Amino acid sequence: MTTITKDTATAATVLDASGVTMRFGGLTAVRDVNLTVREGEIVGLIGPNGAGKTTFFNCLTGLYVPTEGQVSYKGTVLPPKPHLVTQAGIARTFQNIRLFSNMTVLENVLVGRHTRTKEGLWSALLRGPGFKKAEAASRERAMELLEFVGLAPKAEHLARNLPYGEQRKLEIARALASDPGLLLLDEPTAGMNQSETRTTEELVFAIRDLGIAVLVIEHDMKFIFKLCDRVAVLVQGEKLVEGTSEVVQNDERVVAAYLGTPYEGAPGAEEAAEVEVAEAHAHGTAAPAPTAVPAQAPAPETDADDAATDDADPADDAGTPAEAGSGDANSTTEGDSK
Ligand SMILES: Nc1ncnc2c1ncn2[C@@H]1O[C@H](COP(=O)(O)OP(=O)(O)OP(=O)(O)O)[C@@H](O)[C@H]1O
Repeated sequence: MTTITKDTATAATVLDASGVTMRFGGLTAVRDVNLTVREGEIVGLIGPNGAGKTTFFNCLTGLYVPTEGQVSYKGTVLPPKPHLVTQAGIARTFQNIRLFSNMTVLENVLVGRHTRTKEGLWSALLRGPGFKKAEAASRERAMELLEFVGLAPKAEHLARNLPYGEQRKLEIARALASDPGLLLLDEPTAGMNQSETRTTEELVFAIRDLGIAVLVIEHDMKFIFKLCDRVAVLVQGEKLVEGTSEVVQNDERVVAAYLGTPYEGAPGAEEAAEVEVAEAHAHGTAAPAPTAVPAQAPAPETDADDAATDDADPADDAGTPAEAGSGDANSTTEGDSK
């Protein structure tokens, strides 16, 4: 798979989020955030736990109605309804995997396809020639996507029997089934081992090479800095810095607010570790181990109980199953908006 970085500076804007603010009662989870994603770009969104990254994603995909600001896709303001956002061309995956666990791998992808099929209820019930043709085309496309993510041999397996890393791939295949122009990935490598993370990296580059722009939230800095053309940093709901991987990882404010110690393999990380060890020896103390885990942001001191979650029913999100906890025995996942 290719890993070329294209010149995207002059490419057309796919996503334009402007002045997005999201308040939950007294808590401002996202404050006046502007972000664009251009054609052919992979953009990263990073920040400490609770910085507002997922809330921002939820505003982009219509799961939340932003308190202020607006989101446009290819020049058109998006209605704050998940299924309309999917129809417009934005697909997403969730931090907590959401699959229909008792359906097959293929069926899960077919579910993601429904926004692109025109056949209605009567057609489905009567199973006429139009329906059969559309069904065959959908299956063909779903198999292509399974081939693309490497899951074709497991098309008839139940989703719940897939190993964790493959469930994440299946989520991506299902998102791609809606033929998006922009894919939002919320922590795609969470819980993955190194080899699964590398495979996901390759997959994201391949998705970009198909002409699909990608916006990705991730805590794995090595993954983000290798993958992204541009990275935006959220801290306590506000965008602190935005720039290339190099600019962001060298920005003092980002290092102070988020990165803490350099991540493993970062430029200068080895030298920094040596300095730390030397200093520790000089002071007669043991050096703390460098960490790839970002520092925790201080929790905002506000009451989120009366959160404004109008229109925030995740089950309303097109192509995503109802959630565990709401009585759906089919779902593998937890019941939140992550
Ligand atoms: N539905 C909600 N109601 C009330 N508060 C919420 C809601 N969703 C998120 N929050 C709060 O908004 C803030 C931002 O949370 P969010 O989940 O967006 O952060 P995050 O950057 O995605 O964190 P993480 O990296 O841990 O996933 C947190 O303080 C969180 O508790």
